[in-house]
Amino acid sequence: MERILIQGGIHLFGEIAISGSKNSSLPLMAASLLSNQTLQLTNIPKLSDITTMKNLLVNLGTVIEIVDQEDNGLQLKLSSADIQNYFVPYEIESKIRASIWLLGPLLTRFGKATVSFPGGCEIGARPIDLHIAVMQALGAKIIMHHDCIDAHVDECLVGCNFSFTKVSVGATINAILAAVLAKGETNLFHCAREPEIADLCRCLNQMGAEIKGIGTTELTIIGKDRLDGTSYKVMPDRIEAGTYMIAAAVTRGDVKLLGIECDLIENLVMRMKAAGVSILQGKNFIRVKHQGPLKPVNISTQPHPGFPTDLQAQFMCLMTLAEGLSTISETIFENRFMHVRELCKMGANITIDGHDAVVQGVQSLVGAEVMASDLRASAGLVIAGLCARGETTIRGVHHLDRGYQSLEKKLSQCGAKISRITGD
Ligand SMILES: CC(=O)N[C@H]1[C@@H](OP(=O)(O)OP(=O)(O)OC[C@H]2O[C@@H](n3ccc(=O)[nH]c3=O)[C@H](O)[C@@H]2O)O[C@H](CO)[C@@H](O)[C@@H]1O
Ligand SMILES: C=C(OP(=O)(O)O)C(=O)O
Repeated sequence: MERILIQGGIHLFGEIAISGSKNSSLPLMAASLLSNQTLQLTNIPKLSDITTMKNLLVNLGTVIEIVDQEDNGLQLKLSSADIQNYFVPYEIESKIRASIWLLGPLLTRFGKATVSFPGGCEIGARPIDLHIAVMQALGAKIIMHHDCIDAHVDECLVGCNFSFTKVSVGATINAILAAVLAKGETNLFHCAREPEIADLCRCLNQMGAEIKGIGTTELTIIGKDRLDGTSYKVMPDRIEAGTYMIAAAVTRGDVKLLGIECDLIENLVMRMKAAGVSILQGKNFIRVKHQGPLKPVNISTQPHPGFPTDLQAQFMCLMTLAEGLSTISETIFENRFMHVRELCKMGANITIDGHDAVVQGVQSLVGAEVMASDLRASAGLVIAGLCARGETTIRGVHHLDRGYQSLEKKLSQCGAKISRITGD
């Protein structure tokens, strides 16, 4: 079993180039199913989730040409002119959450889809009722089996008015992917407005879609008969950037993150500044510099533009070393405190009370053997290992490969002593 070994206590100094966004790349890849022309995507991060999505699309009949552009990620040319299959198998689909985004495109372009239940991080029940409800509102007939969903359309999907009962990134994306080729106008209310959704909408509009209200909670989509191909560069990964920003602060370092600006992660920037971290914004970079003791700051995860749940574990690590008491509330996922037990093994003082984790800052963390339970919990443990005294071993590191391109290399370039060990 692979594990990551960190010799902690080293201040990080240097530069880190931010890769393309995982959560933007995945729906953009699914969008290739909407056209019989080629969609060229650049700045795709080299991650296991991307490989899984590639395998899902290839299984459907999408032809994918991949060019490795080294540190600039992957360039993908996806052609879905000749789809022969409308079935998304469980063995592949269960690996990622994003697989559910094949439902909307398959239904709207081909009128049928059989998809298994999606995987992803085990951070809560993660139902798909909203995905199903919006497809039904667009006219899809859906039969739920115990292991998969059968969906078909009599003629074509038809535009509708639909209001989400809960803010969902995934369901908003699926609705958009389906509505762009539906007949007539769709009005979506109470949408999620994460920047990755706006990125998808911009690419779709470049392909000939007509989406209005981008970046807001109300989207109007005028359905088109067909979409064309295009070439699109994926936005930077704000969660990767946020993770390294916190790593720089907690190790009392000075790190310049390249290829990202503060407007993408305003909420984190605000909280880190409140914690006493110096954050400077330049053209296409953010510089994070430790200055003095860390102050406690409360956060509550919320849909964008609130504090992102995908940075909760990492921010909690920062707070373990703050001078005082902070409360971290997780309101999006009911099981996203799995890093707490592991952080406590490293000397953190954290008590869970329902949706809240109460963190009493300590002087320092100490290295330990810990287990990564999901993607961002793993990132939190890496951060903890970097600032802890002594050696930390992290098991379950395959989670990290879902979301962090070249993690060890990027951190080593800033002086971290981090390596991956294979075998027992
Ligand atoms: C691949 C990807 O982009 N994943 C992101 C996406 O996940 P994902 O799209 O799964 O997250 P959602 O925004 O849909 O989930 C938000 C909440 O809504 C609930 N829900 C969702 C759908 C549904 O049909 N019914 C329902 O009740 C979920 O259980 C959760 O409690 O947004 C999350 C919230 O920002 C992020 O943490 C994930 O990194
Ligand atoms: C929860 C995440 O991903 P997924 O939705 O793919 O499980 C994440 O990126 O933190």
